[in-house]
Amino acid sequence: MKIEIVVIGKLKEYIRPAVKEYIKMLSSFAEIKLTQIKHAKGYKDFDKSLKKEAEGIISQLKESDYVILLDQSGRSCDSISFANHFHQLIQINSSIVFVIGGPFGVDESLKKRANELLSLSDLTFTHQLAVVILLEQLFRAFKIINNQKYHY
Ligand SMILES: C[S@@+](CC[C@H](N)C(=O)[O-])C[C@H]1O[C@@H](n2cnc3c(N)ncnc32)[C@H](O)[C@@H]1O
Repeated sequence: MKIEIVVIGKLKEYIRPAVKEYIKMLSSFAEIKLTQIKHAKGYKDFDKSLKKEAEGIISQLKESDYVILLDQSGRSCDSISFANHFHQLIQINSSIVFVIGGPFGVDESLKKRANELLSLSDLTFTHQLAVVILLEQLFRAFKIINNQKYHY
């Protein structure tokens, strides 16, 4: 199965090995495509930058994509509930796309396009760390779904 993770902003050197490691660990369960979207720079109006970024992402999404936007205001759940929910989603959707906002979050239009908003915690993380936390939770979810031992 294919899972796409779209992140606004370039991943820094220090985070790349962790991302690579988790994508490798996940490879027996799913093919992870990581798409890094450039910040829309050069706009004096800050909201315009966010709108431009959102337009770029939305235009590349297919109607059939089930979009999960990572956002602090989203629904929070524990790892078991996430695994159960994710299990249901992968059974009924052929394409799941996670979107992670940039340093200033995302435009409202992206929130509207998303099928759901998911919170990782009440704490705010950088988009860099959010990618790694998401990947770890996906790995954990696949382990739970497949009744395999991991760090429960
Ligand atoms: C530095 S945060 C952006 C904070 C920004 N003030 C906002 O209002 O969203 C960068 C991105 O990482 C993700 N992120 C950070 N912390 C998160 C959390 N606790 N739950 C879900 N996503 C989070 C979100 O996608 C967010 O847009």
